[in-house]
Amino acid sequence: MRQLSDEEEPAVAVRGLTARYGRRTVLSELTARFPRRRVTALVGPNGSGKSTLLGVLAGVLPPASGSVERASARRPGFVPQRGAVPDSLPITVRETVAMGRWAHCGPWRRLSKRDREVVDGCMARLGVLDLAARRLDALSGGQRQRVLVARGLAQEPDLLLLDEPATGLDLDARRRIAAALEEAVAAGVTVVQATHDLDAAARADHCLLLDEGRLVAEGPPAVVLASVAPGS
Ligand SMILES: Nc1ncnc2c1ncn2[C@@H]1O[C@H](COP(=O)(O)OP(=O)(O)OP(=O)(O)O)[C@@H](O)[C@H]1O
Repeated sequence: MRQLSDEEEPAVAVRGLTARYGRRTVLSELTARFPRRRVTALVGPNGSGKSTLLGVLAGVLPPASGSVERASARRPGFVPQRGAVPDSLPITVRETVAMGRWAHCGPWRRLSKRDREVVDGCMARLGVLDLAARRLDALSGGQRQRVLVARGLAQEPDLLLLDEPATGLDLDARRRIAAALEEAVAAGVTVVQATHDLDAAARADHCLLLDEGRLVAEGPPAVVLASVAPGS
């Protein structure tokens, strides 16, 4: 963990961000920054707006007002909550991870040798290479989650957004994901992850605590998490 200086330009800054589903406001006037090449943990109770914030950062949910400023124009990688992906997709693990390369391929989505190397490397890092030919719907929930993280990494984004990547996973899977994210950060990626795992949040470099769509604390995890009630 590194102390952040105020001068460091963030990878993303949101100012006065408000987001709505229909007429329901779920993020209110949020102003926060996401330090470049660091891990930011989003914590807060169920329904506090963590996934919504990731959706706005991913560009899939337009803000109702306020701004999202990014240092780069590259498409962020987004690893959705496991439950947000249909269980019955008739595609293999390798095909799923290869989808992460689509933005790098031409219109026919032909994978180059390097694309295939990246796909295999990401599967190996997440420990799912031996499952490459298996169908996604024939995997356990934890295996599927690793595949989704591998797909996000295969995209080689400079901003990787993850929605509760380790929820419900065993120790080995959690360690692999943590190690893969550390490697990604060391290679220059900015990581933002929503999590209920306070140990994972404590290992982050920066932490945002949300409650009912509002930012209630932002800063070093040790300081922010001190104000979190157990079980939230
Ligand atoms: N598609 C949607 N349409 C309407 N309301 C939604 C939608 N998605 C989320 N919400 C509502 O927005 C609020 C914030 O939800 P969000 O999923 O962002 O919270 P969260 O902090 O990620 O929760 P959790 O910890 O349970 O994943 C909740 O009140 C939720 O009911």
